[in-house]
Amino acid sequence: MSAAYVALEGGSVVEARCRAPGTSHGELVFTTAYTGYEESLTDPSYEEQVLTFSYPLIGNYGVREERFEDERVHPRAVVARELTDDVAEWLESEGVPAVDKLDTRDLVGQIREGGAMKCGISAGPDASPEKAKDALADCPGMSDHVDIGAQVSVSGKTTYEGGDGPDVALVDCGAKGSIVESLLERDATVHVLPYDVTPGEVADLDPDVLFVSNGPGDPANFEAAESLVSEFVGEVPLAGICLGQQIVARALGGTTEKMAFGHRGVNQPVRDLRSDKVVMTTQNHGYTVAEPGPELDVTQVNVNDDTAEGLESDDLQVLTRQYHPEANPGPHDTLGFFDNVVEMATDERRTPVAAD
Ligand SMILES: NC(=O)CC[C@H](N)C(=O)O
Repeated sequence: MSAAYVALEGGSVVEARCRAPGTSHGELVFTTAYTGYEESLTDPSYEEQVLTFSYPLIGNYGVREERFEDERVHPRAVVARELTDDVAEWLESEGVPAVDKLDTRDLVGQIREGGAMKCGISAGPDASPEKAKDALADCPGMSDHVDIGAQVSVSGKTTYEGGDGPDVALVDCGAKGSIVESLLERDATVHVLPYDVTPGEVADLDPDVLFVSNGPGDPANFEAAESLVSEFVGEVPLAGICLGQQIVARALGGTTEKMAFGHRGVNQPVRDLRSDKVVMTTQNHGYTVAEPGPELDVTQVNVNDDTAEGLESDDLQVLTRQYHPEANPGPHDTLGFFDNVVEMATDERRTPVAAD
């Protein structure tokens, strides 16, 4: 098998083994998840990132399409201690470079010390350290991807008919399939809408809840979704997951900031401040809500670093989570979030948009 090189910001080049050839670059991040690689690799939130698995063996239970969160692989490249042939072949067929047989423990240590960093990758028969360095030199910063929503969103409305549950307007900023499924399982009708959908198009649907999805990149680059939320706050209940929480907070006068290396894994502990219970959650984010703004309460926090994990307003009917209640294969401690969203959407207090 041929060689591969990973060039890191700071000048070092790490030698590896090529498992899927190609040249690539992106923001180098790591996940501590030991299961769920099919879901992570198809999660649109990893767009423009190079995903390193800290767990050493990736691919042990094969590759099954029914586990995918989206139609394609989203990270620009994949790094692991050891990838199975199944995963390597899948990534090669998707044109996504993959490398293994390098010291991922050391790499993760460097990301923890230096923060998420740019990297360049060169893998295959023609790979060289110079090509990896050239790819690194061409790598934009995450915030430079100003229209990243266009890379991951639907281009037009798609409606999934449900039962007698609420009508959800889901703003697709890179939505995972599991979010749509979790809503359909609760009899909701889900209108999946482009990331830059206009207020008029949303008003025409007269939804029971406006739900902003997860997605890649810097939340500051989702201006259309932010102003959409400011338009409807107080008129339609609002829900959000991950990027969705960040966009809702910004729209309500809050701020977001980049974290050093973020939270990515399946065992992030979250404390609910009202019940004082701790739940295990799946996470994948590099930004966080720094200030929630004057109208939202922080109702849940991360046990490790106190960052905001849940924002709520009873008066305005807002309910958001920074983690992923829908995440497969789990943990499923927080699936009740979707029941709460459905309850909020069917709350009698709401005035229908069309009546305003
Ligand atoms: N999973 C997500 O929605 C990620 C949100 C945002 N892109 C972040 O990295 O913080």
